[in-house]
Amino acid sequence: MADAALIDLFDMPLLAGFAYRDGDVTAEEERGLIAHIDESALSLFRFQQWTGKRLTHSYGWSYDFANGRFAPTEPMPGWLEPFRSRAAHFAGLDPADLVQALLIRYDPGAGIGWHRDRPVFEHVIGISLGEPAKMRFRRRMGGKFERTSALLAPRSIYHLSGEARHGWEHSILPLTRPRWSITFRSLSSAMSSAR
Ligand SMILES: O=C(O)CCC(=O)C(=O)O
Ligand SMILES: [Fe+2]
Repeated sequence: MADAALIDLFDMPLLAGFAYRDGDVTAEEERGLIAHIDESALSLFRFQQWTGKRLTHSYGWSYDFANGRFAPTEPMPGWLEPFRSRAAHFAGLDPADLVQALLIRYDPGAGIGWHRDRPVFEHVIGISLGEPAKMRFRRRMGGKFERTSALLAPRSIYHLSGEARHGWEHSILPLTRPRWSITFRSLSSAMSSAR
């Protein structure tokens, strides 16, 4: 079932804009993708003053430290193309709209703190590899946080759009075994029309 991870007792999806599907990538494809990610020029994620423990590499668009802006960068390699198409198909988008791919390796002890993805991007479609992870979501409701979460099984795919993308923050706690992810993003309409 599409939103299995987020179905409550009444079979209602708990988070609008979160779509999930298990088993989209085979075990053999997973091994290949992990090998490709490990061979990529991964570097410690850095944004302004902040350094995370996860290792990342961007294709298509990336943050330029020289001018503090997002700008086109190295094109996506061929090995990513079939997965970009699959991600686009899952989200009902055109593969060409997914202009950015972010590779991440989370070694044991690395996670990702509470955030919303940068507003230059719109759709976010992720492929989860390696250790299963819980993606946590929260949004401020009055004085406290409303929370929910989704289990990301290895070889699954998820799509954040609408409320899940814009109204909620998400995070992933550090794990004890490695996890890899590939996230594809489209540009926001403001960014696309400014080009
Ligand atoms: O590893 C993931 O699946 C999520 C990564 C994430 O939230 C991000 O790069 O903005
Ligand atoms: Fe994110």
